[in-house]
Amino acid sequence: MSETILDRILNEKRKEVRELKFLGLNYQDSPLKEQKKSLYSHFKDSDHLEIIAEIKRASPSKGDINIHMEPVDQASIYERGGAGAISILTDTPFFKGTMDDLYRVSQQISLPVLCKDFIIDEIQIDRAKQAGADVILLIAAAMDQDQLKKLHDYATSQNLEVLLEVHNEEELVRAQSIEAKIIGINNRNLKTFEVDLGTTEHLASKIDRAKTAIISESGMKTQEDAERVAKAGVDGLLIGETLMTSGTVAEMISNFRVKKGDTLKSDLVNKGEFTS
Ligand SMILES: O=C(O)c1ccccc1NCC(=O)[C@H](O)[C@H](O)COP(=O)(O)O
Repeated sequence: MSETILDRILNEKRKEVRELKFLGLNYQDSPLKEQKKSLYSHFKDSDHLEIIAEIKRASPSKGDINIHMEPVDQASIYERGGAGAISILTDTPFFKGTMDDLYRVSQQISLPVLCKDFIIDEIQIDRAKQAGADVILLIAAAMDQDQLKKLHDYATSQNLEVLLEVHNEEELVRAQSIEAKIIGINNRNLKTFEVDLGTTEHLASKIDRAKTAIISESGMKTQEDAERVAKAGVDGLLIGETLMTSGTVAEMISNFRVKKGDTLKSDLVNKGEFTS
């Protein structure tokens, strides 16, 4: 089988982890760091889709996206524009991000901050926490089930929330078996880079919405996209490229913050427009 982009990224991460264990961690825990509102509660309590707005300089699928942006400025624009959380891609070789981006943003922004990296070892969780993360990403496809559970439990024991990312039914079952509270459904196929919002529609229907916050990740371009996944029952969207290349971020965020599916449905019922 040929090597996928995820395989290539994970090979780099194994080297990074070895180096990190050799060199040790850089950041001191900030004693003044205030407890932020939990992403889970904020996204579940809202009657609109909430937005995780991403700082994304570049990506394997698109190359350079916006490499000259200043992360703290961009995160402030997101915060003022109504985002519910900030995601920072901290991987350097493939996304041109840094842990320092995360550290600086977390010092200045009061929204929960997600460390979006390819985490395979506890030391990366310690580093993310020290740099100011409130939430970490774990990707089911990046590891076996024992390791996924171990890292999930370790992160939650450190008072971090976990966004557990899945791409298919088999990964979703794994996420459910460790009782992940926040499940990210990635619409991007990491082998072909193709984006299909049908992935969210298919997998969201298999998740218990009462106890899970569901995030649809990747490929959001228009309000129609948001409405489509809202109908599938999601609580939030993770959006990178579209916001990184927009000159009207606040307007875009407001357009994406459509009503959640159940509210949309009751509006239509009230207007006598809901069928089936
Ligand atoms: O974005 C990529 O090309 C990519 C390739 C391989 C692994 C992960 C990748 N992206 C990480 C993400 O999950 C996205 O940055 C995030 O969902 C936002 O996506 P988008 O709104 O399409 O920029």
